Amino acid sequence: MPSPLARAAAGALFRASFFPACRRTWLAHTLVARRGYAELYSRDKPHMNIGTIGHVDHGKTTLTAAITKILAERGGAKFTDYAQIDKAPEEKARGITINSSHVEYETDARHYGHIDCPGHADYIKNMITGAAQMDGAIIVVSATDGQMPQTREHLLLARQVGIKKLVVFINKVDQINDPEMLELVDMEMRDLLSTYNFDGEGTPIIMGSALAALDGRDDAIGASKVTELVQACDDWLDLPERDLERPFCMPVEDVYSISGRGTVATGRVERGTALKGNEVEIIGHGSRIKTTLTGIEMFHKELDRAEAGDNLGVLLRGLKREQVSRGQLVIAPGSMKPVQKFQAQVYILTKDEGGRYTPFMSNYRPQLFMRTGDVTTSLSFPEGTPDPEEKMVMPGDNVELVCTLGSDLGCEVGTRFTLREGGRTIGTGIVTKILELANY
Ligand SMILES: Nc1nc2c(ncn2[C@@H]2O[C@H](COP(=O)(O)OP(=O)(O)OP(=O)(O)O)[C@@H](O)[C@H]2O)c(=O)[nH]1
Ligand SMILES: [Mg+2]
Repeated sequence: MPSPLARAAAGALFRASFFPACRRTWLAHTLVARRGYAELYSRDKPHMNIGTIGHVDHGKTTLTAAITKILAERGGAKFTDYAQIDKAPEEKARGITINSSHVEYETDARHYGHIDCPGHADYIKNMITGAAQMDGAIIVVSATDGQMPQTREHLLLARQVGIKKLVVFINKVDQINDPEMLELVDMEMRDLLSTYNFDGEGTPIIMGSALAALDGRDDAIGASKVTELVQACDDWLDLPERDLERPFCMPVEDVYSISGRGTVATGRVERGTALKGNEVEIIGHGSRIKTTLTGIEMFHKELDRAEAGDNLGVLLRGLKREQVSRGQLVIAPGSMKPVQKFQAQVYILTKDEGGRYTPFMSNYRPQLFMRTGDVTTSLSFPEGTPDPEEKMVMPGDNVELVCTLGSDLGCEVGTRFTLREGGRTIGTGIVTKILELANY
């Protein structure tokens, strides 16, 4: 055992000879540590929004609680118990009150935002309004009931709002003794998935008991199945397309004329990137003009590149101020078309949500707001609707409607909009089918 003095001397020698290297290592460690800390907040893992959908009482909330419990044990979540999820905090989302509960958790690969709603009506509204904006979903089916009407309705809506892939959790298997029964539910679900244009063959179907996982019993159908489910989400559900990679689109908010330079359109880039010198197209409100981005400016500084999320001004070659207006889109040429008429899935707000008190009929004309634009629209029922002249839409309804626009707007399947009348929002929808392009 060396004496303390000898140890101190050795330590001093060590520090003297290695100090620069140690210091470098220390610095490197500190940076790594700092970066690690910062990464925690900047969410270095790819983020994805998912949620539990499915028929009433099939176990969506129990499963949500179970996922946070199992991942909390791995350090990837804060356990959120059933009561906390189901207490349905009222949230103001896009001016519409939505009852929903968001939880978050992490796997090794991803960070998930997860939405669970307290009731069927809230799911419908959430999916249409985009308050949830799910990129993928877990559909929960009770093994005791098999698929039920809301299983089908949620699948259809999931498809319509653009969810491409799902993972199935067949729940409550603790109540089933007959393995053939489970096989049947599995087969039925694969058929149903295919009916709604999901991949019936490839979709992972996990069978377990959310309640067992939550109660910490029967590992074989409990915790281990929830772990399998989360792994299936990581493996099967695709990350949302990065906005930077899609074609450039900037909705015009304002237009200025700058003497000696030309016309500048301002707005927030919704998606994609564009370089100074790129050709762009301006569409909507009766025009479709090709031009060149001769300048890009943000906070009075020149940029070479505009990116999704940027709030900026673009200088447009050879255009007069009158040729550009709010509501038009500056896009990568040909990436979107000006539309005159489309079909949409629309949710009509109830009077408690600030919507109408009374029903409306075909040819009702509210104002339609889409991105920065607003135009009048006439609403009618899709072709094939029986007795369209007699049909009424009630506040609280979820309906397919045809919107004929007073002036064309650039849009595509999946674009969201709201309907307003006399200064209040009366409905919200998502484009499901383009019926007629602008005639120019
Ligand atoms: N036996 C058994 N019961 C379960 C299981 N999972 C959930 N339950 C029970 O089923 C009932 C409904 O569960 P919830 O999680 O509230 O169902 P939900 O789908 O969220 O229901 P809504 O939000 O009303 O549509 C509760 O009584 C749960 O305890 C399970 O794996 N096995
Ligand atoms: Mg629930």
